[in-house]
Amino acid sequence: MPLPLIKAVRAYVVRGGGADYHDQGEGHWIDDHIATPMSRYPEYRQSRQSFGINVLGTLVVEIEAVDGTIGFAVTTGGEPAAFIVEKHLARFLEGRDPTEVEKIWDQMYFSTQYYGRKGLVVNAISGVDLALYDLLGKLRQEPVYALLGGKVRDELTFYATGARPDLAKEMGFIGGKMPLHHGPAEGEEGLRKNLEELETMRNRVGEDFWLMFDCWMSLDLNYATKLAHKAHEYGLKWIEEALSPDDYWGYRDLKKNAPPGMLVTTGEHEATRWGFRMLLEMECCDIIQPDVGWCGGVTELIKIANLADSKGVMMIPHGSSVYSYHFVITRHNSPFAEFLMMAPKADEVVPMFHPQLIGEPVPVNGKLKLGDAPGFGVELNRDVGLHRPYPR
Ligand SMILES: C[C@H](O)[C@H](O)[C@@H](O)[C@@H](O)C(=O)O
Ligand SMILES: [Mg+2]
Repeated sequence: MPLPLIKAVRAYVVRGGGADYHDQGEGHWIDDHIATPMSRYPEYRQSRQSFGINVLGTLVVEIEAVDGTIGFAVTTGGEPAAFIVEKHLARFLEGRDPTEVEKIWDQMYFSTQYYGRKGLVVNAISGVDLALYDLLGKLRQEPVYALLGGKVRDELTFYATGARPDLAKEMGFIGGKMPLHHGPAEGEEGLRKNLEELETMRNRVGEDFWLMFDCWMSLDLNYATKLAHKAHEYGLKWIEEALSPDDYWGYRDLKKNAPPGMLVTTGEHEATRWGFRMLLEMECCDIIQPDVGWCGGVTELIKIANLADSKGVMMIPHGSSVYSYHFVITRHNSPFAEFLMMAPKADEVVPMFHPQLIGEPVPVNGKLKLGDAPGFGVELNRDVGLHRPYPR
């Protein structure tokens, strides 16, 4: 029984949290003096919003079939991504069979390769691909994880990212990933403060709870190596995204020089099978962390995850709510998942993409059982102020 054809693709933008989860109000832990590549400029050190981390906003992609069924997804991209969806990508979907996921992806990628390949364009492609999987699930009345081969475990297990790993332990998470607050520009004093924060948290959580640093591309190889070795004394489990995503050579050397037993991780700002092939073949990291809303969507993450699996490397997606949950639960080399603590003080579990997804599930005691609702199992909150900047 053929599925109804795709009738229309629409792209909206939304401000305020949601998929562009850095777009938060004042006083949020996620914008409190976190080290970044811009930290070398003192004026941009206190707040990432000051240099524009939230400039894009959320992209919402809707794909409507001729029978009225609508699939949707949210990711980071805002107006420029909406332009790409409406003016460029929509032509490869409208009037087409929604089961042609591979051909549609191939046409979206190679038609934009001359100006895309990574970043915003692949975010837009990812948003379309995720919406297409949501539509397929709704048309077939199956959850996305069933389209991907089914669950390999009954429930998801999470570590938490946020400023309070001590509270994350109390909430039942298996670990806490802390934002690194001081980069190389703050010298030895900054390094000492980073280690003091780690020591404080280690004393609060005890010996066995995982503690990680998320360095958000802010370090150089020398600083990262020094930090790794000093942090090893406090049992740091992994050092994440220490270097520029383009510095494959630096990651290769960091992994070689890291203390035995410490994991080097990266990938949330990498894209496509080709980018992750580089990370894997150059042996840059122990865990790859693609964001399914930024790396190319489900269609590309299948290829990326299989590459990692073939090399015995874990694929633990960057926190992307239901879009990563439905993937992780189908993969043996994704034994746990990330949950980003979006409460301003990281002191309670709130939906990661709040307020955009109705029915968005959250971990309870650090674990989550996915339901069997069709698609990604969520509905779009249409009260969030959807704006379609490029109507056709
Ligand atoms: C906490 C980090 O600075 C980022 O904000 C976070 O989104 C990302 O790096 C992560 O791994 O969750
Ligand atoms: Mg990260």
